[in-house]
Amino acid sequence: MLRLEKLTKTYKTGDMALKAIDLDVPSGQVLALIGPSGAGKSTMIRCINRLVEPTSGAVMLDGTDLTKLGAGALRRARREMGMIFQEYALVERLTVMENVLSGRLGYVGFWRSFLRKFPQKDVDEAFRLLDRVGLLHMADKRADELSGGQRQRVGICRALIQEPKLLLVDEPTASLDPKTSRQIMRLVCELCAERGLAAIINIHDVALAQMFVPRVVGLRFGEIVFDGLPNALTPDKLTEIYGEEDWEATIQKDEDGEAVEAAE
Ligand SMILES: Nc1ncnc2c1ncn2[C@@H]1O[C@H](COP(=O)(O)OP(=O)(O)OP(=O)(O)O)[C@@H](O)[C@H]1O
Repeated sequence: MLRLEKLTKTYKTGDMALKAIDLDVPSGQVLALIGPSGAGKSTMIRCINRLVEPTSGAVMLDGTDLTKLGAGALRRARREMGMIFQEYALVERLTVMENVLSGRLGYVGFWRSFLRKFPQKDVDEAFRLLDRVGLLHMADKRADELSGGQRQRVGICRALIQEPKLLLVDEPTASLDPKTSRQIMRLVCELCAERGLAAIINIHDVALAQMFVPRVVGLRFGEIVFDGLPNALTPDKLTEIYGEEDWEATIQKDEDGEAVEAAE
């Protein structure tokens, strides 16, 4: 469904953030993108929907090369890709419902969106999504009244109401406590499974990635140095990705502290 072909990004500063990345993501597959700070994870996610312009290579989404699209076609293609951000990117003074509905802005005409008059079916779907993530009772609250975990749930609803095929998720748990992080990762993965959505989740927490996803891709210096099952992430592989460190405390443990064999 998504194929990156020799995707390269060199910033104006000369930083080669991505070096000819090749990656295939089948329809409905959720994968975690891990790697040290500066490895190119955010750049890769943002090159896919062209929030960052790739320098060369192709981003094939269902056979269309997104790097070749003009503004109008890109706007339409972006509907297929929902994005979830670390800092939630909500409009603080708007309500939860309005924030969720803003995910439909790519579909409704200018005046409708200016007047925030959304079709009833969009409003119904927003209610359904809020119910699914446990926030129905918060629909009329302002975004700035919510906790971090609640904000991220709103961010998830806003991405899903777009009806995307692919979720691009950039450090969804980096601002959350460990328990909320786990709940959010579980929710994202469950929703992807329910809706047959593919996702690329940029995540710093290796144990959390191992707990929930069936495939992990490790980036280092803009190159893929690992692509495999979560339980294949041995200390040696982690050293290859991150450099020298004691990995025993990082590899996924279950509730009793036992190393876990495979992702759920
Ligand atoms: N706007 C920019 N201008 C110049 N260089 C940049 C820019 N954004 C990122 N870089 C550089 O590109 C490389 C990859 O950065 P990127 O943010 O993609 O890494 P990352 O793996 O997401 O890191 P982190 O985990 O810290 O967010 C780094 O060397 C970084 O300094």
